[in-house]
Amino acid sequence: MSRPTGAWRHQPQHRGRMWAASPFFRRQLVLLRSLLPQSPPPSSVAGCRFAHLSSPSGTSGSLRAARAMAAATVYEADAEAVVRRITPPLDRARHKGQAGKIAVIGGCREYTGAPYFAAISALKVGADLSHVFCTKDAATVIKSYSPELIVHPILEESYSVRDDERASVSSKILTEVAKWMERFDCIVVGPGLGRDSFLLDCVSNIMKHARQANIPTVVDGDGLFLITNNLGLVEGNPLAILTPNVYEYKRLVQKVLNCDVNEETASEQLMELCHKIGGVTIMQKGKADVICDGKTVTQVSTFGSPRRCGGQGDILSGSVAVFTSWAQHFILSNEQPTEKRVNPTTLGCIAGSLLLRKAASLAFEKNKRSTVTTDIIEFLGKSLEDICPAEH
Ligand SMILES: NC(=O)C1=CN([C@@H]2O[C@H](COP(=O)(O)OP(=O)(O)OC[C@H]3O[C@@H](n4cnc5c(N)ncnc54)[C@H](OP(=O)(O)O)[C@@H]3O)[C@@H](O)[C@H]2O)[C@@H](O)CC1
Ligand SMILES: Nc1ncnc2c1ncn2[C@@H]1O[C@H](COP(=O)(O)OP(=O)(O)OP(=O)(O)O)[C@@H](O)[C@H]1O
Ligand SMILES: [Mg+2]
Repeated sequence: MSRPTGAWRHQPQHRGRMWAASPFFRRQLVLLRSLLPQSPPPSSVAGCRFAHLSSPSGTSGSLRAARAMAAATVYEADAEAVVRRITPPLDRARHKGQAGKIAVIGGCREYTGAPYFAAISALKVGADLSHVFCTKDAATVIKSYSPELIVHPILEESYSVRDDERASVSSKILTEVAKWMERFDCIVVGPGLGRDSFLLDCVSNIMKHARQANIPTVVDGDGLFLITNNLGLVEGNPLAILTPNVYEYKRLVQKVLNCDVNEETASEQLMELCHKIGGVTIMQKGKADVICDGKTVTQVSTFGSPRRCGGQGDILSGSVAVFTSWAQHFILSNEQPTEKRVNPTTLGCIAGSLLLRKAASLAFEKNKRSTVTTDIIEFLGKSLEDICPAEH
């Protein structure tokens, strides 16, 4: 699915006719306009709040102030419209792989649940193939959770590699992953990866390779630990998506901005963080998921569930990977002028956030206090179906 093959084209054109007369079409226009960096903020956008951005260096006077105001406005995304717009049709002519091939780089001795949650969520949202690249210890366990996943037991931790073998093992690991890399539409780095230094060195090489191959990369969990200490891995990469939780965000802010998280100036700080790292998209997870691509700040605050069981961020990272690949494909297939293109990473984050929240809400309705991550995954399908039915 890496290149637009035309499969997406039929549906948007068909939908275009349908949508022209529908309220969805108008909502969509508002949404797309609101996401465009050059658009003035529409004063009537529901749910938006203003915040004042500390001025980016290099600009001056009223222009700087105007840009700052526009940039720091937080829009509530029309997330359902985004999901509808970027989700590809279930076209009978399409072949396996066209709805997305995702890979999760994660899974070690301690953590097997996180990479499983991310990879299976990618499938449940609608990707055709989902791979996991993990350590040998984790591989059998992850395979046993699900026969749907393609599991590569190729990563190594320090304890299993002699010092004099490190260089050769590291290059072998990169060669193994590189064989597959071009086929992936998006990768997720970090769920359950662990923090072993040798393993993280190998994953750094994988990330560099993915970047050279222009593969969108969602960085989560221990992947965020890795990049926080090695910002060059994502600096200036517009296809990198960082999905920090409260604690991961705090570490990122401390490292990059050299200060503490400030709730009073939250959106300005997020924008500044994006600018300092340069080009990346950040989704700050929490009560609302706040998404910034350095140009706009958008949030999804649809209520999900009051249960905070571990693993919900992993569902999110797998879902964002699929939606980002769909958004990228949708945008490329629709031949919008480059300057009008909405960032696919932003759309992917908005859609992933909404779907997780809807699924969490349905799972909580059914399971109440006993809701766990597996229950939420079960509702990903219904949540998407409610927004964007398979048959229409
Ligand atoms: N089933 C599995 O296999 C799962 C595996 N997972 C994997 O685990 C790995 C590590 O991920 P992580 O999130 O535990 O690590 P990190 O962010 O360093 O937290 C470390 C400490 O920070 C704190 N803390 C955390 N969040 C906070 C908050 N919101 N607000 C305030 N404090 C907060 C908290 O400290 P405590 O409260 O315990 O003192 C926590 O102990 C990673 O690979 C991930 O993918 C998970 O995906 C879950 C499912
Ligand atoms: N305070 C909150 N109120 C409502 N929803 C929340 C809240 N915090 C997180 N969420 C929801 O849970 C999702 C995952 O965020 P969370 O902070 O749990 O990630 P995480 O710590 O990385 O998860 P994981 O346990 O998978 O590592 C968010 O996208 C959001 O939908
Ligand atoms: Mg996490």
